[in-house]
Amino acid sequence: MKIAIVGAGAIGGLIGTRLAAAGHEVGALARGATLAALRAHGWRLETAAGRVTAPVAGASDRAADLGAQDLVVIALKATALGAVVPTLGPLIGPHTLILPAMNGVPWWFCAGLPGFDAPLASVDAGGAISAALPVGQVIGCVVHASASVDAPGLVRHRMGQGLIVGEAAGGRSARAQALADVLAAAGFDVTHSASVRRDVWYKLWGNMTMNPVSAITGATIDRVLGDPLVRAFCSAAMDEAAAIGARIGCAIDQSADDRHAVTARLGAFRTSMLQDVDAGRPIELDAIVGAVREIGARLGIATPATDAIFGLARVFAQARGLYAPPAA
Ligand SMILES: NC(=O)C1=CN([C@@H]2O[C@H](COP(=O)(O)OP(=O)(O)OC[C@H]3O[C@@H](n4cnc5c(N)ncnc54)[C@H](OP(=O)(O)O)[C@@H]3O)[C@@H](O)[C@H]2O)C=CC1
Ligand SMILES: CC(C)(CO)C(=O)C(=O)O
Repeated sequence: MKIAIVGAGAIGGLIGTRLAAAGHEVGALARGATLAALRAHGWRLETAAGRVTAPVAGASDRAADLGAQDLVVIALKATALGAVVPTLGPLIGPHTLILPAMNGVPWWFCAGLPGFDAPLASVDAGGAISAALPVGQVIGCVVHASASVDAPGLVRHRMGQGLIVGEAAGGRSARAQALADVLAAAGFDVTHSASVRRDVWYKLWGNMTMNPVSAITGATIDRVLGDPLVRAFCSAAMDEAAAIGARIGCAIDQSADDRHAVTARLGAFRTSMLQDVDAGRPIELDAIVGAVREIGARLGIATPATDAIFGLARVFAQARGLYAPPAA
């Protein structure tokens, strides 16, 4: 398969290296030091079993140099997507599959839902992302794996190999199964889901509280969950999101406490949003929290606890120059 990774950071590097090592022709749209490292060394991944390396099939900061692909994996931070999307045209042919390996509510999430004809302003203000990356070519994805960047172009796998993939519009398809098979052969634990939108919502259910609350407080999730007041506040926001999910085909059959018990197993874990704050990177606030509020507002569901989290995290991030509002 001819594959381009857009955003060759932690998750892009993890997926890119494994696919290239499995024999696929995997290129990268990258920039700066990451681009230079990929050109010099190819794909590199540190794993518990040792370093995995594989040749990169072209690395460039211009999509035209890479050309039309069978598969485009988008592994950018949500805050970067709006700026990159206008450059992606040359990668996308009529049969190109698009796999967004990102957290938060993706641009395709509300497509086809009654009352959601206009794109979400928190995710795709103006609709440029939906226009450039057509939902009919999207295979939705949830990443249940963790990775980090040791140095530009050198990625470290931390834990988990899980990927959930499925048709954005729901149901199963031969093309989603074929992609699931490709990812499984590259070493991932892959689930082909008939309702990937629901899987996205379930992952978001944890991220929408743990990530911003850890970012604001600077605390690891064991401390966040260990304080009964903060835990109850997080539960209230999650109850709001569960009520929204029930209205959009994303019902959650757990209580917030059930979910906290799963998250607590991670122990003294620094969430990805806290790590972004530590590194001085913009936080993915609109995709992870703002979109939940916006969907609730469109459905007429009040979200006071989610609003409070969003407002506090936004002020926190603005005060540090880490808030990037969605591109218009
Ligand atoms: N890391 C993890 O364990 C997990 C991450 N996720 C999600 O996956 C997504 C990706 O996260 P992660 O891999 O950690 O992020 P990283 O910051 O490690 O990677 C993002 C990459 O995108 C690149 N990039 C940004 N703008 C451009 C551009 N204009 N042109 C080319 N490349 C660009 C960055 O390059 P540069 O360094 O130059 O800015 C960086 O290499 C996020 O939504 C995250 O929440 C989900 C599960 C786990
Ligand atoms: C903390 C956790 C595991 C759940 O919110 C996470 O997914 C993240 O850090 O992004």
